[in-house]
Amino acid sequence: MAAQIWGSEKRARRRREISAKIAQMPELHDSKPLPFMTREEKIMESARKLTILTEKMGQIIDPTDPAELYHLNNEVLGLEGNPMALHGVMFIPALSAQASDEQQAKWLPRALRREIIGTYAQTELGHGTNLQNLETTATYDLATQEFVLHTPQITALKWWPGNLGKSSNYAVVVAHMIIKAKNYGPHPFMVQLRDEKTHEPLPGITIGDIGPKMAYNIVDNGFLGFNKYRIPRTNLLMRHTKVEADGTYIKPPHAKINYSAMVHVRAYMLTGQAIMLASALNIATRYSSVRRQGQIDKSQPEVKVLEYQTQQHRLFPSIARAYAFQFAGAETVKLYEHVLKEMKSGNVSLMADLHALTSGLKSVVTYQTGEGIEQARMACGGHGYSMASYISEIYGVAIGGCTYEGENMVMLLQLARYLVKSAALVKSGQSSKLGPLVAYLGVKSEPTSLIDRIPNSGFTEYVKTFQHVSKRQTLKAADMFFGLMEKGEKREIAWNKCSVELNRASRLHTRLFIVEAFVRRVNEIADIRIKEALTDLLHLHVNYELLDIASYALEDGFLSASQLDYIRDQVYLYLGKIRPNAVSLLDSWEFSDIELRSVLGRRDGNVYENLFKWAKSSPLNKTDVLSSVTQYLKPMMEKARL
Ligand SMILES: CC(C)(COP(=O)(O)OP(=O)(O)OC[C@H]1O[C@@H](n2cnc3c(N)ncnc32)[C@H](O)[C@@H]1OP(=O)(O)O)[C@@H](O)C(=O)NCCC(=O)NCCSC(=O)/C=C/CC(=O)O
Ligand SMILES: Cc1cc2nc3c(=O)[nH]c(=O)nc-3n(C[C@H](O)[C@H](O)[C@H](O)COP(=O)(O)OP(=O)(O)OC[C@H]3O[C@@H](n4cnc5c(N)ncnc54)[C@H](O)[C@@H]3O)c2cc1C
Repeated sequence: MAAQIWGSEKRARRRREISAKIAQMPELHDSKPLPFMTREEKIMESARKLTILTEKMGQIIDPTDPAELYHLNNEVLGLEGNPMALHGVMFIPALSAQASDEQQAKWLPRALRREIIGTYAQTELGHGTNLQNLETTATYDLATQEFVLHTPQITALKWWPGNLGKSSNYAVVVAHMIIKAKNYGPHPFMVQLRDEKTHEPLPGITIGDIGPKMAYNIVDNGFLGFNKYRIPRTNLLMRHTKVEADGTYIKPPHAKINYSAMVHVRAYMLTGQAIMLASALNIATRYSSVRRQGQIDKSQPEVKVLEYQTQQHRLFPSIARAYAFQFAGAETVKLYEHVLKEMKSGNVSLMADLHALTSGLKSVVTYQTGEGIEQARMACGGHGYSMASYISEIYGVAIGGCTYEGENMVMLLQLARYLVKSAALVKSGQSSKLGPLVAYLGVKSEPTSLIDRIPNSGFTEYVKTFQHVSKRQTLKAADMFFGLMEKGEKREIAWNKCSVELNRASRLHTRLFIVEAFVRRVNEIADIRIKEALTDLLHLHVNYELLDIASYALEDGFLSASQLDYIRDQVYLYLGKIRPNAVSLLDSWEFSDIELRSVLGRRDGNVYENLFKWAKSSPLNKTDVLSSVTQYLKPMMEKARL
C-alpha cells in the first residue's frame, strides 16, 4: 500500500530507509517538544537542524531527488516551516521556470548550494489577490540600464512572503514594470536584499518579520519596502519576457506566463495537503483504537471508541479523501511537469487547462483537508485539544493553504471562467472543441441515474452521476450569467451576481476530477489485496461524496429518494468493511513518530503514560509555585483574607 501512496515500491523503500537513518541521528531530532518552545527557540532549533542537514544531506538522501528531500524536510524540520521553506517551494521554482539559461547559470547553482537564501515576494499589504493593482514599481532608467524599485506608500509594502523577514538575502520580487512611462504590468525580478557577508539589509531596503501567525510560526513571513532601489536591467527574469538595453519590450508568449511559480505550488501542494490530512487521521485513528469509553452492549466491557459508527463516520470518509487527494495530486504533478516542459519550448497551449484544474483542486482539497483535520481533532475528545496531539498545529498549517497561493473563492472563480467558456462551446454546438477535462459537458446524459439499477456496473454509474450534476450546475450557472448579460447587465456585474452559483459549479467539477482520479488509480492496481482494500475505500468515497452533493441530483430527479437510501446504506456498509483495515490504511503512509510529533498518535499506542510524561515536562512544572502566584495571586488572596 505504501508503494501505491508514494508512487512506487522504490520510493516507499527509500522513505523507510531515510526514516531509519534519521532515527539513528539524535542531532536531527527535536531537542524538546516544539509546543514547549517559544517562537524564537523554534526558529533557532530549526536553523540548527537545517545546517546539520545541509552538511549531512548526502549521507541520508540523494539530494538531487526532490521527493527524498521533501521527506527529509517533513521528518526533520516538520510542518511548522523552516528558515528556507520558500527557498525550495517558490524561489528555486521561479528561477527554474522564469529565468533565462544565462540567468539560471548565474543564480541557480548558488541557490542550490545554499550560498544564498531566497523567497518569492509578491503579495503586498494592500493587495494580494488582485495582482494588477500591486503598487511596487520597477521603473526602467535608460541612462544607467537599471530598474528602480520603489514602494510608493505603506500599502505597497511587500507583506507575507515566507522567510522574507529575517532569513532570506535574495528574493524574486514581483513589481509593475514601467518603461518610458508605459506600465507593462507585474513582472518578476531577482533582487538582492541583504549584504552577503553581514546579512544587514542593503541601503534602500526596509525589511522585517510580520509577527506571529495562527500557525506556521517557524517561518519568518516578512515585510519589505524599497526606496528607489536600483538593480541591473538583467535582473528582470527573462526566459519569456525581455527588455533590451534601449528599453524595447519583448512580450511573453502567454500573458500570464509570469504566474507560473504559483501554478507550480498549486500543483505540488495537493500531496502536501494529503499528507497533513493523513497525519491527523493517523493520530486520531490510532488513538481511537486505544481509547476505551462506554459500552455498545452493556453486558460487554468498554469498547475502543473506533467501534462507534459515529466515530467511523467522522474519520473514514476523510481517510478516503486523503488517498483520493494523493492520487489526484500525483496526476496533477505529472500534468504540471508536462506543461512546464512544453512551456519551456514555447508551447503555451495547455496553460489555461492546467491553471483551471489546479485552481479548483487547490481550493477543494485545502478546504476539505481542513474539515477532515478538525474532525480528527474532535474525534480525540479532550486530548485532541491538547498540543500533545499536535493536531491543532497540523490544522493551522494546513488551512493556511485555503488562503495562500490564491484565496480559495478567487481560485474557484478562475476555474469558473474556464467552465463558462466551455459551456459557451456546448451551447453553440462546438462540443468537439472541449478539452479532455471538460469533454463530459458535451455528452448527453441519461434521464436518470442507474446507480443500483444495473448489476456489476462498478463505479461507472457513480462517475456518470457526478458528471451529470457537474454539467447541470455548470450550464445552469452559465445560463444565469449569459441571461443577466442579455438583460443588459454589464459583464462584471453579471459575473458577481452569479459567483456563488459559479463556484458551486467549480467545486462539483473538481470533485468529479478527484473521484475519477481515484477510480483511474484503483483500475490500474494489479495486487489483488491492495486493490480490494482500496476498492472498499473508493466505495465509501463515491457514496459519501455523492450523499454530500445529493441535493444537486435530487432537484431534477436524476437520483430518486430510494436511490439515496441505497447510497446511504452503502456508506454504512463500507464504514463497517473498512473498520478492520482503518489503522493499517493510515499506518501504510509510514509516518514515523519523529515526523508525527504526537503523543496521542504514537505507533506503540502507549498514550497515557506518555501524556503524563509530557505534562510533567511542561515548563510550567519546573517550579511548584510560579512567580505569577507570588507576585499577584498570593497577595490578592492575602488581601481578601484581611
Ligand atoms: C486571480 C488572478 C489569477 C487574476 O489575475 P489577473 O492577471 O488579474 O487576471 P485577469 O483577470 O487579467 O485574467 C484572467 C485570465 O488569465 C488567465 N490566467 C490567470 N492566471 C493564469 C495562469 N497562471 N495560467 C494561465 N492562465 C491564467 C485566466 O484563466 C483568465 O483567462 P480568460 O481566458 O478567462 O480571460 C491572479 O490575480 C492571481 O493568481 N491571484 C492570486 C495571487 C496568488 O496566488 N498569490 C500567491 C502569492 S505566493 C504565496 O502565497 C506563497 C505561499 C507560501 C507557500 O506556498 O508555502
Ligand atoms: C501562511 C501564508 C503564507 C504566505 N506566503 C506568501 C509568500 O511567500 N509570498 C507572497 O507573495 N505571498 C504570500 N502569502 C500571501 C497570500 O498569497 C495572500 O494572502 C493570498 O493570495 C490572498 O490574498 P489577500 O490576502 O489579498 O486576500 P484578499 O484578496 O484581500 O481576500 C479577502 C476576501 O476577499 C475575497 N475576494 C478578493 N478578491 C475577490 C474577487 N475578485 N472575487 C471574489 N472575492 C474576492 C476573498 O475571497 C476573501 O474572502 C502568504 C499568505 C499566508 C496566509
